[in-house]
Amino acid sequence: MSEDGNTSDEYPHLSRLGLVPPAGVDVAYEELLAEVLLDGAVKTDRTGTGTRSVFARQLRYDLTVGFPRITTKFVAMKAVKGELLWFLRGDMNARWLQERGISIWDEWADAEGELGPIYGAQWRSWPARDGGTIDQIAGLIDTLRRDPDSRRMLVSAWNVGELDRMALAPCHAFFQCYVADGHLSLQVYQRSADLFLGVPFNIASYALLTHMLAQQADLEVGELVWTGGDCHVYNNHVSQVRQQLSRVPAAYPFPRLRLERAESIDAYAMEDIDASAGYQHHPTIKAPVAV
Ligand SMILES: Nc1nc(=O)c2c([nH]1)NC[C@@H]1CN(c3ccc(C(=O)N[C@@H](CCC(=O)O)C(=O)O)cc3)CN21
Ligand SMILES: O=c1ccn([C@H]2C[C@H](O)[C@@H](COP(=O)(O)O)O2)c(=O)[nH]1
Repeated sequence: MSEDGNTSDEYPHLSRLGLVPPAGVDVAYEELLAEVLLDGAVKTDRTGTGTRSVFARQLRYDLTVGFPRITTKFVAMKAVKGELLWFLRGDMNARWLQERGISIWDEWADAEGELGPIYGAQWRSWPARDGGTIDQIAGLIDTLRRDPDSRRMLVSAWNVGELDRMALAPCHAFFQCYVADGHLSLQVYQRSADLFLGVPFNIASYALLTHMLAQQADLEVGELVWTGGDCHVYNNHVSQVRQQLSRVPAAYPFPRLRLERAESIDAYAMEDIDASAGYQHHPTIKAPVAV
């Protein structure tokens, strides 16, 4: 038992590495990194890089405690905010991101910046049979307001008929909302999870989305549940992961989120979002992205 009350059986893989985890924003994520390094199956992958991988794991974050921005490396919140606002715009072109100095989608865009009908397109304008389009986000907010007990509050980016036109098949394929006692929880299913580069982004992004949806529907936030399918560490990220695990997240508390209320889900701007309060973090760790 550590001073913080974590027992070694709660985090068995970190314990095998001789690491006694303090409670906080990083520990569950680090346990998953440790598990993949120690016990992950060796697998080839589409990019030719090679990975170690485990299947079907879950991370849970109580959003009432604070904002889940990983502290054992710097998480670039500007890119997280920009990407989420870009999805919410229904945008399919990387230009809007590039104009804001965000380059995380550049490798997948063509010469004109086009990415095909990825997340934004499916969230805001899923093609309907009658030739029209369906705005899943507007529909979700409407249901959150009118019928929060609904068990049908899902948003899917996994449009099977359009996968071949997307620059990359959706990784966070769909999410579900759940309201109880006035608190909004969200579970996202991520079929493929680049644990070192993608997942800290994805967790922060869906935490932010939960806050926005709650604000728009006059709810409090509840829990973020992240469910991963193929959870992998790329072979060329192993030394970075070892470095990250060697960093003690000390007694870092959860950072906090400031989110200025916007008139609608379409009206949020970069300046309305700030997750820097209480964000004590270790330095950036660079890693190549597998394309
Ligand atoms: N292999 C792979 N992993 C991913 O996480 C990923 C993809 N591909 N393809 C589509 C998007 C793009 N995403 C990315 C791409 C790059 C970074 C990245 O390089 N992050 C750096 C710094 C970024 C910055 O400062 O703007 C990091 O240190 O987190 C993160 C997420 C997430 N997705
Ligand atoms: O938001 C994202 C987007 C992508 N990823 C990762 C997961 C995989 O490493 C690649 C996608 O490759 P596939 O062969 O299509 O699975 O991108 C992520 O972690 N998060």
